[in-house]
Amino acid sequence: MSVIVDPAATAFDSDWASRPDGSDVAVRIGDLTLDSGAGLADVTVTFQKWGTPNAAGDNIVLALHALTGNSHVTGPADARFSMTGWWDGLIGPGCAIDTDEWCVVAPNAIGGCYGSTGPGSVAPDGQAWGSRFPLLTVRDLVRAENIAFSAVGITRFAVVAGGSMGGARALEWTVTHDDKVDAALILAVGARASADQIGTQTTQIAAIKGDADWQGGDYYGTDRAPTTGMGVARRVAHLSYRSDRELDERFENLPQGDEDPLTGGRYAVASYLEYQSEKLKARFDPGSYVALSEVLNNHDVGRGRGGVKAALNACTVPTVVGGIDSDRLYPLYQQEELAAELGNCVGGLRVVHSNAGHDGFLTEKEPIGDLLRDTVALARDQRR
Ligand SMILES: CC(=O)SCCNC(=O)CCNC(=O)[C@H](O)C(C)(C)COP(=O)(O)OP(=O)(O)OC[C@H]1O[C@@H](n2cnc3c(N)ncnc32)[C@H](O)[C@@H]1OP(=O)(O)O
Ligand SMILES: N[C@@H](CCO)C(=O)O
Repeated sequence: MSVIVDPAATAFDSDWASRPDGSDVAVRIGDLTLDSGAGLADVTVTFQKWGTPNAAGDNIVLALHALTGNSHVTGPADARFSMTGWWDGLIGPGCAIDTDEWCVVAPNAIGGCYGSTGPGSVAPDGQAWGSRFPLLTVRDLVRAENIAFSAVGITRFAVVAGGSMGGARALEWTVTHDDKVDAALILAVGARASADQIGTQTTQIAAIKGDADWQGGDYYGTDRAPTTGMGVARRVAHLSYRSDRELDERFENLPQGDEDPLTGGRYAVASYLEYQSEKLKARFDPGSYVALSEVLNNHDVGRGRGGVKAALNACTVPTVVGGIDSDRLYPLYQQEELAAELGNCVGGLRVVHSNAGHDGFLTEKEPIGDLLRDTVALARDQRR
């Protein structure tokens, strides 16, 4: 436990804090006991960091990614991360989270495929976990992150922030570790998975598991992977990430270029979804898509806490709750419930007006920046 290794060099390095911005840190946390009662052996949690922790340790910001995201919160696409940072422009010197003042850490979720232990990782027996990878909950992700950060000396967060699955993680962090979080921004999520969310996520999982290349989840090391199924899953998911109005304004029932849908050509929206699915196939593991979709299905902040209301009411962390008015996956009523029931939602419900739907927590940089700034202000108040 608490061995800090450089993911590239696998060399011991206890001096992670002074590394350059964007550095990767990997923490081997040992065996993890899960909510299901099962265990996950020899777990690694990786994270990136920007800025430097101060002597008091009260300037750490925890940024939590969504389903297919990763630790690359800010900065251009590079060899390791094919995407621009998901909150690029919001984190950095002079940004909403000013890394001249704050130290941002962003962990890769366990279950994913960006460095922390996931279904494609090698288990202690030398084989990929594959079908043996256990069912995870949001709380399991947070448990792993808490152990990893404690191991590197981070025991308090000035701000915890995230949207979608990152919002679910931020909520669990806030409710579970009331004593460790000074302020939180919880975006585009609800207190528990809704029937609609479980419905779409299980449909996406079925698309992947229905792909003949799934091989019961043990496709690692073979020359086949269920990417076709994951492509279908991403198309379904991407529709839920955008709004009906936005899609129709952009694509109407137009054909793609000079293709003719009446003679086998594609509609423009179909081409767009195909493009989004191809992009995901190039960067994401279907096994992780299944594992993290199950995490979203299992999201319930009230589980084992006397229900959602009791769990939220008991939370004392000053919070800001954000929702996007065109989000059809996590509709505003879910953030209204969070804001009404969280014990100390001093920032209240902040509605982001956007046509982009759920993805607004990624695309609407200006209003999301305002929410981050307001959450930072709450953290400053806590210091005094
Ligand atoms: C918090 C997290 O960590 S989550 C991870 C975030 N990142 C991702 O999810 C990556 C996948 N991408 C997305 O989800 C979204 O693109 C976002 C949210 C990142 C950005 O949204 P937007 O800027 O609105 O981009 P949009 O969804 O419109 O996609 C634009 C792309 O579609 C392409 N496109 C547009 N119309 C068409 C069409 N008719 N046919 C084919 N492709 C099309 C564009 O060329 C553009 O390509 P590019 O991405 O290579 O530049
Ligand atoms: N675009 C986001 C949407 C889910 O919140 C993702 O892929 O993770």
